[in-house]
Amino acid sequence: MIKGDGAQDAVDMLAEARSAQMLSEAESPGWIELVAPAKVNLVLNVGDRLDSGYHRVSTILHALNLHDTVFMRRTAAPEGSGLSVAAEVKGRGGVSVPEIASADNLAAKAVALLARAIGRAEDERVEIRIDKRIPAQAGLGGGSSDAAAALVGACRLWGVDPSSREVRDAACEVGSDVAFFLQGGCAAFAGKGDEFVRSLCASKRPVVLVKPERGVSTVRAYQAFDADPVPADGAVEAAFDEVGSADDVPLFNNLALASEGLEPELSAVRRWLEGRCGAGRALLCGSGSCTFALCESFDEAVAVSVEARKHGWWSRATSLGSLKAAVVR
Ligand SMILES: C[C@](O)(CO)[C@H](O)COP(=O)(O)OP(=O)(O)OC[C@H]1O[C@@H](n2ccc(N)nc2=O)[C@H](O)[C@@H]1O
Ligand SMILES: Nc1ncnc2c1ncn2[C@@H]1O[C@H](COP(=O)(O)OP(=O)(O)OP(=O)(O)O)[C@@H](O)[C@H]1O
Repeated sequence: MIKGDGAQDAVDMLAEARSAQMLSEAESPGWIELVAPAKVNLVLNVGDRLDSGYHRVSTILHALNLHDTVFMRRTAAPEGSGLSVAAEVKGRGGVSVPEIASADNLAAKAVALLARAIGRAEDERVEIRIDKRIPAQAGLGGGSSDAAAALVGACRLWGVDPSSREVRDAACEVGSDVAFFLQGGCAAFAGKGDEFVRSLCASKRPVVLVKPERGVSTVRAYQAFDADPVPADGAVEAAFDEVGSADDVPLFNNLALASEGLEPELSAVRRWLEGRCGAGRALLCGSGSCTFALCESFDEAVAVSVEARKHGWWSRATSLGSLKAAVVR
C-alpha cells in the first residue's frame, strides 16, 4: 500500500520500534541476526537463450545499503521428525509483503537444499524471521538476498564453511542472483548470472529508488525479451571486461524495454527520474519494476524521493555500498 509523506513517517517510526523489539528477541539465546542487502544491475546485458531456458547474461551488480534483516535460530525437534524449516516475513518501513507460504520462501528453500547437500539428518527445527524493507518483484533481488543470508545463517548454526562448494551450489539452485549476495559489493557475473567473474571497486554513491505499485514478473520480462530481443552494444562488452571501478561503469540494461512493454508506467518513472537526475543516470533495476537513479548527494536523493512519493510511487533514498549477506549479531 502506498502512503503519503506524513503517514509514511509514522509507519517508518512504528517499523523501527517493532524492529527494535525483534532485535531484543534476537538477542535472546540461540537467535542470530543477518543483513540481506538489495542490489541493482549497473550493467545487464542479456544474450542468447540457452537450452536450459535461461539466458546467457553478462552483468555488473552492486549492493545497496537498503536491506532486509533476517533472524534465525535452531531448536531441537522430537526424535525421528527430521529437519523442518519455517519462514515468516513481515513488511517494514511501508513495504507491503505478498503472502509467501513458508515452503515457497526462497530463504527456507535455500536452507533445505543445503541440508540435503551436506547430508544433515538431525531432528531439528530452523526458524527464519525476515524483516522486509526490500519490496518484492522490484528487480532489487530481495528474495535472492534473503536466501543468501539464510545460507550464511545456516552455516553459522551448523558449523559449515560458508565458502564451501555445497553452499555455492545451493545458492545457484535457488536462483541466478543468489551467488552475487554471497560475494556482495560490486562484482561482474556471467553464465545465467551466477558465475563470478571478478570484483570491482565498490562505490558509495547516493541513489534514489522509485517503484510503481505493480511489480514485474522476471519470467514474463525474459519472455517479452525473446519476442523482441534488444542487442547489447560493443562499449558495454568492453566495460564488462575492463572497467575497474563501479563509478566508471556506463549504465546499461537491454532487458528494460521488454519490462517497459509489460508495464508502461515504467517509462513514465524513467523519464521523470531522468528529468530530475539527468539523462543517462536512471536505469531499471534488473527486470523491474523499480528504477534507480544516481544522485550527486544524499540530500538530492532524499528530495527526489519525497517528490516521487507524491506521485503515489514507493521510493527510498539510499546509496551503493559494500554489503553482502552476512551475520551481524
Ligand atoms: C533479472 C535479474 O535479476 C538480473 O540480475 C536476474 O537475471 C534474474 O534473477 P532471479 O530473479 O534470481 O531469477 P531466477 O529465479 O534464476 O529465474 C527466474 C526466471 O527468469 C528467467 N531467467 C533468469 C535468469 C536468466 N539468466 N535467464 C532467464 O531466462 C527464467 O525464465 C527463470 O525461470
Ligand atoms: N524471502 C522472499 N522475499 C521476497 N519474495 C520472495 C521470498 N521468497 C519467495 N519470494 C517470491 O519471489 C518473488 C520475487 O521476489 P523478489 O523480491 O526476489 O523479486 P525481484 O526483486 O524481482 O527478484 P530479482 O531481482 O532477483 O529478479 C515474489 O513475488 C515472492 O512470491
